[in-house]
Amino acid sequence: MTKYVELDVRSEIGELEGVILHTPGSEVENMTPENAERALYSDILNLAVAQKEYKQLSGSLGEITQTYQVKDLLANILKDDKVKEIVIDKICKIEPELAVKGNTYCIKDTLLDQNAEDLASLLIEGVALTRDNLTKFLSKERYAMRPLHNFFFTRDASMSLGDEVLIGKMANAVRDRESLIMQAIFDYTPGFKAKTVNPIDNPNMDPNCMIEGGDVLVAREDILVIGNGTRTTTQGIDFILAQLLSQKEEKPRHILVQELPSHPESFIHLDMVFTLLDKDKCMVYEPLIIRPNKYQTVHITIQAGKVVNIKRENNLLQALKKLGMELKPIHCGDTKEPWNQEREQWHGANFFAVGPGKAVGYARNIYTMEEMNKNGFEIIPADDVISHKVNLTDYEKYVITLEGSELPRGGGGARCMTMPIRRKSVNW
Ligand SMILES: NC(=O)NCCC[C@H](N)C(=O)O
Repeated sequence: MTKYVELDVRSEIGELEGVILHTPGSEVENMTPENAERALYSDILNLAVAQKEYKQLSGSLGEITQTYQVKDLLANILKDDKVKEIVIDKICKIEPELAVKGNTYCIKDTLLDQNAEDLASLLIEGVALTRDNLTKFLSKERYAMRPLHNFFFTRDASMSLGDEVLIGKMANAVRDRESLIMQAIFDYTPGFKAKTVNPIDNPNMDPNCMIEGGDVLVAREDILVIGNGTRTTTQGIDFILAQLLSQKEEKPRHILVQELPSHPESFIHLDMVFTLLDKDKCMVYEPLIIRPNKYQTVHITIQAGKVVNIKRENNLLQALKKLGMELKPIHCGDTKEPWNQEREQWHGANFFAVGPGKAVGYARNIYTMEEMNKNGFEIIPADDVISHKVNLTDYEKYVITLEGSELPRGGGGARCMTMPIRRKSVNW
């Protein structure tokens, strides 16, 4: 770690100054059709292809900003034996079978014996079950500690809100260790300055509290837009609300809540249907975000430690407009054909902004890309950025395109795969 980084994210679009990534490793293909669903996958990735595609993301972001890899950050903090013990103890709290002596899955001592690099790999890639007794021999489980199949979606397990990091309270236990690792990274990396807030540290946490980063968008310093669906519950949003209230800010702040369908799985997070692209532009899946439908939009206004207003709004864009954010919607899958809109919605609305009017997304969504282009975004393949065939500073507006054929099978796009830790302030 060469630089001291103060975390600071007050928008979705400010010029990016640091982002945490995780290159997918063996954890993404170590599953079978029988347990893929338990791993939150609808298909099994081909790792070699996924890594090739991922290089387009990490390589192009590397041309733009400082990138950090989860595994390096984790290995770095685990070099301190005290931190190593704390992290392993915490993991054993959420995965108790790892620490119960005599238990089939007890591997705590094995974990403690590892050096920092190996331990970081095991905590992410999992620990295979050693079949040295009958129970283990006959066990249907392959792992004593399961791999973190979804960790390359670094967006979800922690989220930067201003100079704090909110730790995700994951909807599925299979992702809990991700949250724990991200908290440890922010708490113990000497070069990071950030306060972490973790719902599970609050003894009064509602048992139904769930929050995932794919649902939490920092629209402006004073506006959070939060999806309420299968991954982020109303109790989770109330936890965020309580955090904001406790800050007792004199200036009004706003939470706009957008209800999401509970199925199909293409709607798991708000960032699958709505992302911010520029000071005055956003990407929308029109049927949910604009067209009248049964999914409610609620506006909560907070001031001086109190909820001063809570009301329904017609839709998200109207609610944002009332707050002075007038956004032109760019339509995912274009405006004509519902079939194209539905298909491209799955991973096509999930853009990651690296600056105002500068974004990253999947090339495969051709109708969406055409809409981006019509709205002034130059379409630039990631390989051209990495090979320096193009100079990004020549373009005022662009979208860097990734060849996503394997990566989307994990269930997400560019925003899902990135956890920004610092952005320049936006000149609104
Ligand atoms: N922000 C996102 O939409 N993340 C995608 C997460 C996909 C992952 N397979 C999951 O189901 O959690």
